[in-house]
Amino acid sequence: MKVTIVGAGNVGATCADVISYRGIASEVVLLDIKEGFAEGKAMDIMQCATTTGFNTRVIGSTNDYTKTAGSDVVVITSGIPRKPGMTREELIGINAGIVKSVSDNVLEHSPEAIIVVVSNPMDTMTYLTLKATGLPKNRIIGMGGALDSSRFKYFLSTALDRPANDVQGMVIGGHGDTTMIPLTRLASYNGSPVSNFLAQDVLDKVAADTMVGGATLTGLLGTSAWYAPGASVAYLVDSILNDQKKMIPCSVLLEGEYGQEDICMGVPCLIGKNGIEAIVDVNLDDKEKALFSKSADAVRNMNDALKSVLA
Ligand SMILES: NC(=O)C1=CN([C@@H]2O[C@H](COP(=O)(O)OP(=O)(O)OC[C@H]3O[C@@H](n4cnc5c(N)ncnc54)[C@H](O)[C@@H]3O)[C@@H](O)[C@H]2O)C=CC1
Ligand SMILES: O=C([O-])CC(=O)C(=O)O
Repeated sequence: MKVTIVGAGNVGATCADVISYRGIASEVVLLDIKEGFAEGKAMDIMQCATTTGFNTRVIGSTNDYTKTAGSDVVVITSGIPRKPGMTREELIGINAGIVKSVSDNVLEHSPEAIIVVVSNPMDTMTYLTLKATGLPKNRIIGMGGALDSSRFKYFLSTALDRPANDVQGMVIGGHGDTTMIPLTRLASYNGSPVSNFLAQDVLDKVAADTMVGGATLTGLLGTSAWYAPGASVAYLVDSILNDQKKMIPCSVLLEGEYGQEDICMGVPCLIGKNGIEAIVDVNLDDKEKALFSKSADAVRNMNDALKSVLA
C-alpha cells in the first residue's frame, strides 16, 4: 500500500516516521516544495530501518508529483503552522491556496486516493478540498478529532493518575480553541464513567485544557506540535489501509447528521478501506447539542472566507 504525504515539515515527516516504524504501509512518498528537503527527511527516516527494524520504503520528492502516482492515501500537511498567540483560523489566507493547488496535483496522479486533510484551519481546509475536488464525502477526511481525543485522554489520565490506555473518550465539533467539544459525560475509565472518580471542577479543567491543548504546546514550542499530530494521522491511515473500521472522530461533510448541512466538522466515524464508512450517532444530550450547534456557527463563519478561493 502506498501513502503520499504532501508537506515534509514537522507533522508530515513525523507521520512518515510513525507509518514506516509501525509498518503501516509498504511505500511512503514525502513531497515538499523546498528543494531537497523531502529527500533529506526520507533518507534520514530510511537510515532507521536497520536499527528499528522496518521494511517500508520511504522516498522524497521536490514537487514532482509523478512519484506520488497510484497512492492509496494522500495526507495533506503542507502549509504554515501557527506561532504563539495566533489562532488556527488566522492561517486560512495562506493555507487555502496551498491546499487547493496540492489537492488538484495529487488527484491528477492518484485519482482513486483517499485524502486526509491536516493543514489548518482543518475543518475549513477539509470543506475546501471537498468542494474543490468534487470527490464523494467518504474520500475526504479531516484529521483533528483523533488528536484532540488523545489529548483529552492524556489530561483525563493525568487527573486520574492512571494510564492513558485505560481511558476512553472523544472530542467532537470543530478543531479550534473554542469550537472543540470534549464529551466528558461519555468518557470512561475502563468502562466506568470518569465522573465516578473525578469531581466536576476537575472535569471542567480537563475539558478546558483539552480545548487549548494545541495553543498550550504552541506557546511552549514556538510553533505548533508534531509528535501527537503525526502519530494521530498514522493511526487514522492505519485504520484506512488495514480496513480496521475503528471509530475515530473525523471532520466529514454533514448532510443532516448532528442537525447540520453543508459543513465539515468532527463527528465519530467508522474508518475503513473506503475512508469514512459511516457516521455514528452518539445521542448527544441537549447541552451537547447546543455546543455542537454553536461550534457549527463558528466553522460556517470561517468557511465563508473561502468564497474567493472557490470562485
Ligand atoms: N489538524 C491537526 O490536528 C493539525 C494540523 N496542523 C497543521 O498542519 C500544517 C503543517 O504543520 P507543520 O508540519 O508543523 O508545519 P511545517 O512548517 O513544519 O511544515 C509544512 C511544510 O509544508 C511545505 N509546503 C508549503 N507549501 C507547500 C506546497 N505548495 N507543496 C508542498 N509542500 C508545501 C513547507 O515547505 C513545509 O516543509 C499546519 O497548517 C498546521 O497548523 C498541525 C498539527 C495538528
Ligand atoms: O495547534 C495548532 O495550531 C496545531 C494543531 O492543530 C494542533 O496541535 O492541534
